[in-house]
Amino acid sequence: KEWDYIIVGGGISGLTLANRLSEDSSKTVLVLEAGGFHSDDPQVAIPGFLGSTLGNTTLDWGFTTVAQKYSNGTTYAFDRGKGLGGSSLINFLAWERPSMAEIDAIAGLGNPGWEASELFKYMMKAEKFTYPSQTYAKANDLTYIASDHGESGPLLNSYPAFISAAQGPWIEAMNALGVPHNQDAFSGNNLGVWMAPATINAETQTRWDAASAFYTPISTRTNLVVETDAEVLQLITSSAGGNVSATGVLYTKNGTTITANVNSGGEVILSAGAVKTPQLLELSGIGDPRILQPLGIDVTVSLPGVGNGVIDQFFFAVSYELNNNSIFSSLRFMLIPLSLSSYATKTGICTVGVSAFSLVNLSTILGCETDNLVAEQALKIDFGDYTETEKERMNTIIDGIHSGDVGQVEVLGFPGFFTSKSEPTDGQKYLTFTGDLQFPFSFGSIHITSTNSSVQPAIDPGYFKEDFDVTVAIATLKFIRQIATTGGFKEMLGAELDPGMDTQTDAEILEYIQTYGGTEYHTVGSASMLPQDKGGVVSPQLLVYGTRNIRVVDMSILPLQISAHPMSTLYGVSEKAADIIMGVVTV
Ligand SMILES: Cc1cc2nc3c(=O)[nH]c(=O)nc-3n(C[C@H](O)[C@H](O)[C@H](O)COP(=O)(O)OP(=O)(O)OC[C@H]3O[C@@H](n4cnc5c(N)ncnc54)[C@H](O)[C@@H]3O)c2cc1C
Repeated sequence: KEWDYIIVGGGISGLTLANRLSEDSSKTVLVLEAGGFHSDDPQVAIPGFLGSTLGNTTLDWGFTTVAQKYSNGTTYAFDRGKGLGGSSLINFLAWERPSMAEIDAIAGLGNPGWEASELFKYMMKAEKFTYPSQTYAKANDLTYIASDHGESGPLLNSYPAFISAAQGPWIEAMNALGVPHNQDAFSGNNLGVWMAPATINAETQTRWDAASAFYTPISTRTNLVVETDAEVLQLITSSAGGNVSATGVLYTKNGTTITANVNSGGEVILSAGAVKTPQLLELSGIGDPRILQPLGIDVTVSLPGVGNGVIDQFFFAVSYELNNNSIFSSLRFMLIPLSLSSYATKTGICTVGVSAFSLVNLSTILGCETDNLVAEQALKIDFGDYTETEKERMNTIIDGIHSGDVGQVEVLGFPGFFTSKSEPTDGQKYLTFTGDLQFPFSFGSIHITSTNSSVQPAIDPGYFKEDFDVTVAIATLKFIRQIATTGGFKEMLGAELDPGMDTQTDAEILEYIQTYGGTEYHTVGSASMLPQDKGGVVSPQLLVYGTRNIRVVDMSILPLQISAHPMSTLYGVSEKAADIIMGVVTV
């Protein structure tokens, strides 16, 4: 059998595409997903279990970074979801949107047609927001502007049914520190503080991942076949007239190697995520000859951008004891003994989500005038080391910082114990704040080191390569300490457990951040949508340069970070990609 579309990877992008492309019953769609189908797994479905599946190898690829040269030589865990639903099976359910200016900046790098005004429509197409009752909204500071939320898409989101009293002082405390309340961070500018929804089905109080939203409801379509436990090894290509075409892919299932072919007008779409997509391109001979040739791989398309320009947001956490142990809070991920009974009634901490959000601009974090300090910091970057394209990307970030409108750092409040330097004490309740660098200047690469597809590529995000990121990270931890002593938190919080108040100097703070922090799981840029002469891998049509019918649709294509947990952006990108592929829109 030959297919119209073969989609590699059944995660957020792969399943969104599979759903939309198979709406046309004359087109045949095959999805190949390396992991299994986990529709009945309570550890996935119950929101309060968030985080508990990290490192569980049936759901998590369990990647690690290479030792990070500029971060104390630390090797970091680099969890990524495996299974139908991809990383939406193991993620933290946070539902957010970036500011429009950030999407426009991506369009401005040479990607016409990708402006925010269009992409926001696609984000809304993907989602259906469940409005809270007025009483619940009032009690928990939930504000929203209805017209900025989707009302009929497959991806359900709602405010968690359980919002801990530990998050109560959030908005007031952040206001006191100069972070304004954002009425609705989905409206095009996400700067400020607000209570956020999560990808939870309000009726069933279950995680609404990409499989529940985009696959289960249409799984009986006869023109759509989804193979699980089917790992793609490489693309099969042929060359004619200077252009390379994919004729199909090679995959393994149950120990057998199988070929799946596309028909003459068909396409192969890579949606394997920011780590595995560049790996598959390189294993198929598409990439930088300096990476491929030493491994004995014939170069099918010379494309030096593959695997380069990787940007990863870095996150760390600071935990506090709660003075009042009757406040609901989780002990790291041990929610089950605490509250499984509450799940039956769809109440209590099993239905928790991360709600207390804020995006803070650089001047607030640094506590000084933006322009002077940014200029000073930016000048410290030795641009001599960078290519023109890299400089352009960095200058785009600097422009955003100067505008004062960009959330350089995200700070979250999590009702539980979420640090790893110390062990939590039984019976003691905690509140954790996280600091997340949204626009790091450091970037790196993801490249294969072996022709064996089961050997993970070398993941090198280049954490803290630029001193600017060091400055911002240290300032963020100090800012978090201010939150903990502001407004209602002053009474509510007791001792700082991690890192603890004996961590005081900048060097000690940095040591803590680098030892116990890590990926925020939002890696971009490993197959960037950029002009080819700027290191791009895909065109605005998401076609891999030099090929006729190979596209990439996943997190790899974003050439810049966004100040948001990326799910909603990625659902929107995938919705738009489907329309581009079907010829409904042209870019
Ligand atoms: C722990 C964690 C927490 C996160 N928290 C949040 C959050 O709260 N909010 C938010 O918005 N975002 C969050 N994210 C990020 C978000 O989930 C991801 O950015 C998003 O899922 C990426 O989508 P994708 O389609 O690029 O890849 P994925 O959704 O990861 O899908 C890729 C799929 O491809 C499959 N695959 C890979 N290689 C092959 C192969 N060779 N053959 C066949 N299949 C293959 C994988 O198994 C996987 O299913 C989090 C991510 C993680 C890992």
